[in-house]
Amino acid sequence: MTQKASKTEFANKDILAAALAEDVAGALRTAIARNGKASLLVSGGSTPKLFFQHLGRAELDWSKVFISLVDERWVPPTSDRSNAKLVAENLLQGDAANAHFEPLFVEGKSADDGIGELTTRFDGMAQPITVVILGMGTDGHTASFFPGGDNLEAAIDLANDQIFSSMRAAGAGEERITFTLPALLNTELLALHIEGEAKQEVLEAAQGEGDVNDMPVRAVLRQDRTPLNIYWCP
Ligand SMILES: O=C(O)[C@H](O)[C@@H](O)[C@H](O)[C@H](O)COP(=O)(O)O
Repeated sequence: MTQKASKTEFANKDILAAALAEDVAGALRTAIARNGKASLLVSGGSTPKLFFQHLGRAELDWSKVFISLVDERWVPPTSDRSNAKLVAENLLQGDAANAHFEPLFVEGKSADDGIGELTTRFDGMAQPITVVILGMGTDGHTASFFPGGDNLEAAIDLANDQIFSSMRAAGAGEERITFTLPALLNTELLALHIEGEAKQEVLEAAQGEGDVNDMPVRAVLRQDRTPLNIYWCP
């Protein structure tokens, strides 16, 4: 059974970025008012840049915000492929530089060898996560849940009690690290941010029948643990 996700369509990228930033900022403010802190996991890739720039200008107590990534390419933060670099340059600017950013990378180690240290580092992260923002590739991957990924089965297993998985896949480029699906679903606000007609078609295909391994975003669309809010514009 395909889960009903709520999908909001925006006129263009700028209006979407502003609206998503306002929704995320609102959720972070609410969590800070209630718990004194908030947490945010964002995706990398090319889509979120404008959203990051809008969110970074939001008025909130950034010193109380913990930020990390849904997934990361296993490259140093100086690499142009690094999602941490994208976040540093576009989100952690101005007041938002006061947020605590926790990278998903351990220098000098492989992803598999770094997972233990990362798990310890994230041990204190408050649960549930306040906001999780996913992206989607035209191959139907989300986070680093890639078709053909060597650890895909474990990464999307709702019974997995690990929070991280390494991932290698033909479509992934370099080795990856990703939060597992059950860890990502432990959130108060789950969003999928996609843009363009091509991704709309991929989303429609993913919402149809078919093997989750062919389009791993189906694992998010088909779960009924956490409501999914889709943000789309042409
Ligand atoms: O590191 C990454 O690449 C991601 O976090 C990934 O899951 C991304 O969200 C999609 O690949 C969409 O990427 P684009 O926005 O570049 O299409």
